[in-house]
Amino acid sequence: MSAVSIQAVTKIYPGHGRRDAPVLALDEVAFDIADREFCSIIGHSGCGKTTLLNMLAGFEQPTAGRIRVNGEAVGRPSWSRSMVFQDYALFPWLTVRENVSFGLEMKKVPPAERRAIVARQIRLVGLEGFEDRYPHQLSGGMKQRVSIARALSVDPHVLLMDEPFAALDAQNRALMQQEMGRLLASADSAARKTMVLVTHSIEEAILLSDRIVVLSSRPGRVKEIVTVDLPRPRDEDDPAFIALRRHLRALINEDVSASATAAH
Ligand SMILES: Nc1ncnc2c1ncn2[C@@H]1O[C@H](COP(=O)(O)OP(=O)(O)OP(=O)(O)O)[C@@H](O)[C@H]1O
Repeated sequence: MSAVSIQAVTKIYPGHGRRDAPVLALDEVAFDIADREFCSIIGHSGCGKTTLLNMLAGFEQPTAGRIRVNGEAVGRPSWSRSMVFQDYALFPWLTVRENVSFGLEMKKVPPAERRAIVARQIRLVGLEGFEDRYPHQLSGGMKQRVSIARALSVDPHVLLMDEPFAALDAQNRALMQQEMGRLLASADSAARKTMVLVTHSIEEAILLSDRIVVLSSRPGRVKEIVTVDLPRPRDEDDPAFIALRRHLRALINEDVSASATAAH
C-alpha cells in the first residue's frame, strides 16, 4: 500500500463575483508516494503546489477526487500529517525543548518517553546545547531545525514541507539542504519518514528527492514524474545531477514559454 495516494484530484477555488472568477487550480492530479519516499513537487509559480500540500495536510478539501494517507481518507488536520512552514511557526514564549515537546504533551505522551523523544530529535537536527534558548535567540536556520524536530517528534506518517528553506539566506539554505540530505542518508529510522516537499528550487529537489513530480502551470496537472537515482549525499557537480537539472529546467521553461505565448 502506498503511504500517500492522490487520485484524480481537482481543486476549484470558487469566485466571488464577476471580477473574481472561479480558479481551476489543479486538474485531475494523480500519483502515489511510497512509504518512506522523499517526494518533491515543483512547477511554475501558481501551478498549485501549495494547494496540493494543503489538501494533503487537510487544510483544504479537494473539489473532486480522493487523497488517502496510509489507507485513510484525509479529513481534518492531524498529528499523522505534520507540516513544516517557511516562517517556522514556532511559539516565541517556549524554549527549543518546549517547542519540540509541545505536540507530545498535546498527545499526552508520558513525561519520561517525552523527554527521550525530545532529546533524540534535538540531537538529530544538531541543536544539542540550545535546548533552553527561545526562538528569538536563534538564527533562521536554527529555528527551522526546531520546526523540523517538532514536526518529526509526533511520529507522523508523513512530513509535509512548504518551501522550508526559502526564508533563509543562501549560505544557511545550502547548509540546511546538506543537513537534510545527511539526515536522509543516515540509518536513523526515526528520521526516515515519508516526506513531501514543495520547492521552487530544482537543485533542492534533486539534492533531496527520490522522485520529483513536475506540475504544469494553470491548471496544475502532472507533467512528468522524474526518479532521482543518484547516491546520497549528492554532488551538484556530478554530470548526472547536471543532466537532470537541465531536463527539469527545460520542462518548467516549456511551461513558462507556453503561458507567455498564450498571453499574447
Ligand atoms: N484561497 C484561494 N482562493 C482563490 N484562489 C486561490 C486560493 N489559493 C490559491 N489560489 C489560486 O490557485 C492557484 C494555485 O495557487 P498555489 O498557491 O497553490 O500555487 P503555487 O504553485 O504554490 O504558487 P507559488 O509557487 O507562487 O507559491 C493560483 O492561481 C492561486 O491564485
